[in-house]
Amino acid sequence: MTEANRILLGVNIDHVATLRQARGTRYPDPVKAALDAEEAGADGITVHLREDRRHIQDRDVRVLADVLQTRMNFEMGVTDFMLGFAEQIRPAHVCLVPETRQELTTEGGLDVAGQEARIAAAVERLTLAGCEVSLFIDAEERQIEAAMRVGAPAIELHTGRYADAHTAEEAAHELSRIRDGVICGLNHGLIVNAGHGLHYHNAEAVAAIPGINELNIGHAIVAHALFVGFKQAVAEMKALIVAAAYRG
Ligand SMILES: CC(=O)[C@@H](O)[C@H](O)COP(=O)(O)O
Ligand SMILES: NCC(=O)COP(=O)(O)O
Repeated sequence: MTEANRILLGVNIDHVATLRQARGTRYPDPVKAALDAEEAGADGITVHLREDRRHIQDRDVRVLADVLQTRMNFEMGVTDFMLGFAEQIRPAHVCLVPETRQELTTEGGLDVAGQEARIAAAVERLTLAGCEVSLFIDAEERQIEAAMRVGAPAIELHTGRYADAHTAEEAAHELSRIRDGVICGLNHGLIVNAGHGLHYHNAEAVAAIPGINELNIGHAIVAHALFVGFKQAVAEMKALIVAAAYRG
């Protein structure tokens, strides 16, 4: 396999923690899920420490920082608290995401173009802490250009609209927006990742887009793991996206 068709899988373990928080128990443990995911071929582990702490907790992040063999992709809103927390933990990757308490899930990308100075300051702080920063944005040229201007080396294109498409035409349209976004990001020298709402039936088309570095996938893997176990769920997703990237 050449560099050109290589693709990485970041496994998001948030919803292992969702199940634990539903009952306030000690199980299931997202840390165990992370270690199993790594054994099954995950290239990295993604966690989103939400302001409302609905799933991942501060302690999970601290323990993961000590035990991960791969690398952590720490998703966070752009707040002073989170910036300070990331500076303590120093994850390999930090992905800045938009966040509201009321949302069911992350609804759309970060408006980098609308708040360049604020995002640039956050990118600078995190870069000084040794983190590689990515920005979770919609596949829009003006957001991609703004991401480059604020000094982020990477972007993650929000695939939620593609995942939520109601018709094949809509899905094809959203996929072509993502494809254009990848080209635009690469032309601006950015590392381009993608994720949100990807599952075992829609991830291949995204993985097949040339130049995508990594897909971050969580909810579908956690759901499938209920029936086949966490390691198998991760291994199946990894095999699926690697084969799709190879076929191109
Ligand atoms: C930013 C992103 O896409 C994921 O981290 C996602 O937000 C995690 O799941 P929830 O949105 O359900 O918390
Ligand atoms: N950034 C996207 C992510 O980490 C996983 O999102 P999902 O697969 O849980 O929708």
